[in-house]
Amino acid sequence: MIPDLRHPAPRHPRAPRRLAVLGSTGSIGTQTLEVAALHPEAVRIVTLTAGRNWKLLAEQAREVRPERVVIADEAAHAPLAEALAGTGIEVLAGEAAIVDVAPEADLVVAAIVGAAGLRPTLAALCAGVDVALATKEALVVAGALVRDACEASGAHVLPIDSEHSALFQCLVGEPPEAVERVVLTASGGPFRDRDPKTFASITPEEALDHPNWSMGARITVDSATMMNKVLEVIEARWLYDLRPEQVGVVVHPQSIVHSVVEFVDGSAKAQIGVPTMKVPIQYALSFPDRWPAPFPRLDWATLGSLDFHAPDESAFPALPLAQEAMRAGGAVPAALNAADEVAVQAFLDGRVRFPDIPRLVEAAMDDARGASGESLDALLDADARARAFVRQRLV
Ligand SMILES: NC(=O)C1=CN([C@@H]2O[C@H](COP(=O)(O)OP(=O)(O)OC[C@H]3O[C@@H](n4cnc5c(N)ncnc54)[C@H](OP(=O)(O)O)[C@@H]3O)[C@@H](O)[C@H]2O)C=CC1
Ligand SMILES: CC(=O)[C@@H](O)[C@H](O)COP(=O)(O)O
Ligand SMILES: [Mn+2]
Repeated sequence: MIPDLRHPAPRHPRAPRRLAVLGSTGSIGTQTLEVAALHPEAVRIVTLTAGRNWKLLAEQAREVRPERVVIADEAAHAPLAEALAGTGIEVLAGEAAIVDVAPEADLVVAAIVGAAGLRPTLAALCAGVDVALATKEALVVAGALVRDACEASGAHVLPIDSEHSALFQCLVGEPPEAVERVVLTASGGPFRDRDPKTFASITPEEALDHPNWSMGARITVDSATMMNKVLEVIEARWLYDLRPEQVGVVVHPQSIVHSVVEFVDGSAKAQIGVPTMKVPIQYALSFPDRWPAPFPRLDWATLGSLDFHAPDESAFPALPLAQEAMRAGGAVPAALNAADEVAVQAFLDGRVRFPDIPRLVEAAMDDARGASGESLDALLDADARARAFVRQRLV
């Protein structure tokens, strides 16, 4: 799935790589455009896509001048086309159009939030196009299909998620059999030190206030429940072909150590840096090279101490769901993700309380046990069933 890290093939770009940015209006998407703007000799953006935010998409297109833009919301086609009239930029609409255009690039940055990002990611990989992957849900929902697509076409996945980029950077030059286990760091989110007895009164505003990262709403709430780490454990399992028990989690409140690889000889490597997604985004674009960039540096003299401690599964009952989902397999991880997407939105809409999120997800996982995860259709059925399951339980 990932490129050969023992002997990475050097890149000899004769022309800028043609980049498609799926989810360009989001947190990762906008930062990708900023990174790409630093390296016009290496990267040329040919496609931008968004969900509904046609105004920002139009603004980005006027700046970047891609060949095409696609908006998932078909009702937004007319105003987007009007905003870009006379530019020569092709304007398309609909989720199917995003899937169609995804492979029209040398490298796809997959930054659509949620299971909606799965089909375009698979389309690119099936066509042999490498994917720089922020959309962790693609691996959670359909890790085996993503792996099979890579094996069949020769395409690779380059991780953008900060923890997985950290592992990737630690693994360069290492033989796969030298890896004993990996440890994902977790900030612990905004409620790391809050009394769990008060979790039922947590407001959306509190949950959206992440201590270290500025991100989209879904992943920010997932960080607060620590469901983000559940998704990331499953993501790591697929990316690095690990057994469930080889993926651990440690709470590290400062988010400076982005993750750790432990080797069979007792040595360990960590990747360290200021918490900014621009570094992992750029590394996914530059691999196996590193490009100079003005991103913030650590000041070692004033850094102070870095803390680590075991996660508290009684306060954050989502955490054990990672091992449960991986061991259950089939459609259970797809149900986990879908149920969480609906439960997080319901929490943001004031329809369920914060502790209900992991409860609803666990119940939807139980409901999905035994369902097939063999095909994309089976997984999308499980996704739809889990969404309906949670919606039926909303007040
Ligand atoms: N933000 C971060 O720092 C990190 C994010 N990630 C992962 O990256 C992915 C993106 O996260 P983030 O950027 O925070 O999310 P955002 O919510 O900020 O952005 C999501 C993007 O997806 C688009 N989108 C939403 N729904 C659809 C749809 N149905 N069809 C097509 N496009 C859609 C949005 O368009 P619109 O603006 O129009 O709604 C937007 O461009 C997630 O999988 C997340 O887990 C991983 C690590 C860090
Ligand atoms: C930046 C990034 O990769 C996020 O996934 C981040 O890790 C979320 O923080 P938590 O560690 O709180 O989940
Ligand atoms: Mn992460």
